[in-house]
Amino acid sequence: MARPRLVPTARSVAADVLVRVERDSAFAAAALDVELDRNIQLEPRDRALATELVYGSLRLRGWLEARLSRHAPRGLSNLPPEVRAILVIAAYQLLALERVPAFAAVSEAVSGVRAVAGERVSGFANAVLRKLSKEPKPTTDELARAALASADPALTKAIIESIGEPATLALFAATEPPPLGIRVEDASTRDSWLATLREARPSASIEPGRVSPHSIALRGAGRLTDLPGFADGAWTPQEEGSQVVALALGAREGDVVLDACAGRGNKTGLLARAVGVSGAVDAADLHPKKLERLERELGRIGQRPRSTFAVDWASGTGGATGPYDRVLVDAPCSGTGTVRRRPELLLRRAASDLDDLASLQRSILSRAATLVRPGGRLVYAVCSVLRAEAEAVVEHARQCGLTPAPFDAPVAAIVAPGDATSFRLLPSEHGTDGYFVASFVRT
Ligand SMILES: C[S@@+](CC[C@H](N)C(=O)[O-])C[C@H]1O[C@@H](n2cnc3c(N)ncnc32)[C@H](O)[C@@H]1O
Repeated sequence: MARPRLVPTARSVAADVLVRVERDSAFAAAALDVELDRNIQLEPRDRALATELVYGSLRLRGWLEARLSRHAPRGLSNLPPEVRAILVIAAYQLLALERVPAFAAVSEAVSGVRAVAGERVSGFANAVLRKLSKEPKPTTDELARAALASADPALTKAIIESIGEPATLALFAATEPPPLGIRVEDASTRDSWLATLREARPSASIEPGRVSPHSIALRGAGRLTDLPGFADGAWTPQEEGSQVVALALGAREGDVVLDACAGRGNKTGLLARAVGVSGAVDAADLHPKKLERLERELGRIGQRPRSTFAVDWASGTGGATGPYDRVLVDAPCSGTGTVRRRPELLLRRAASDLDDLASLQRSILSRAATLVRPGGRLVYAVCSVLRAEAEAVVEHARQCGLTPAPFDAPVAAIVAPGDATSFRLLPSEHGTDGYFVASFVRT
């Protein structure tokens, strides 16, 4: 007999995203966008629930599976990914959400399992979830520790050693998905964009960022690219911490600047604006396709790079010759500072990745340093909170003719006051993703 097809709901959308994250190694945020776009009939309330279920259950996935396994004598690993995803989503509702009645979570999960795996497996799901629903809910503190317990223990230990336990708990245990960020191209127009966006989405939370003068943080505003101003190039989606990194380079009118790991140009746009028509920005990256995207993206906001270079910094400097007044090295890293936005990282990253990353970061830094003019500035940044990718790389910089130097950018007054030559951004302190940023001059 054909199995019944169920009408998509917040829970089924969330389960589909978890399957794509596990089976296709998809990024959760991108997979969620695709699923929400495919299911435009979902009400805003259901879209918000789907988002919460995806972020929350990925953050706690290892722990949720361990709790489910206590009632599944043969474990969960033999079950199809679709069934495991449905069980994890249901377990998250039972253990971590107050407002969802247990019977609703269990009965929808059981119907979902029946539709994908048949009557026998749905009976098993029913038995497991009913037992789980009788267990006491963990406290907020226990839930925060459950997020830590879901990641590779060696990685968790390294993060705690880097930023301390309270900041680690705050990083892992964000109870709601972070806001979406936009960068208003002309910071002097931010107030008027705040008013325009609030008028367009009266029920959303739309607030100025805390550190970057370009930043606006939005919650519940729907898809950013549908909002007024995007199509005209008045603003660009960009998380606030990422803006701060670009601002920390201190690029000014007339400077010749290299964005050494420019990717799709998130930071290049800010740099191009800062140097103006009398300066120039070059952009380099390993992937030519990203550089093509960068050119299109900068075109949308009325900017363009002087040159782009496809460079593998691990083996040379490619076509980039310099000298540059300022170089931004926004290095590839573990991404541990972004777990609140990319909770799937906790399932994928292991402490064993760190040695390879640290060695890549050192080679990128030493090659990029050769392109800075004497007396010029290099800013090194990672969206990581780990010392191995931060302070340890700074030590190496001294061997590359780079001397730590206080930032000369206005934003430093907020994030690196006094003579600080490096700073960390943390969700708990700045409301941004986690970053490490260090400033040097070429000696
Ligand atoms: C942290 S991302 C920075 C992206 C960009 N700056 C942004 O703000 O979105 C690091 C970038 O380094 C690039 N990359 C990785 N390995 C590289 C290598 N060996 N040489 C050059 N670029 C590399 C990646 O393609 C990626 O775009």
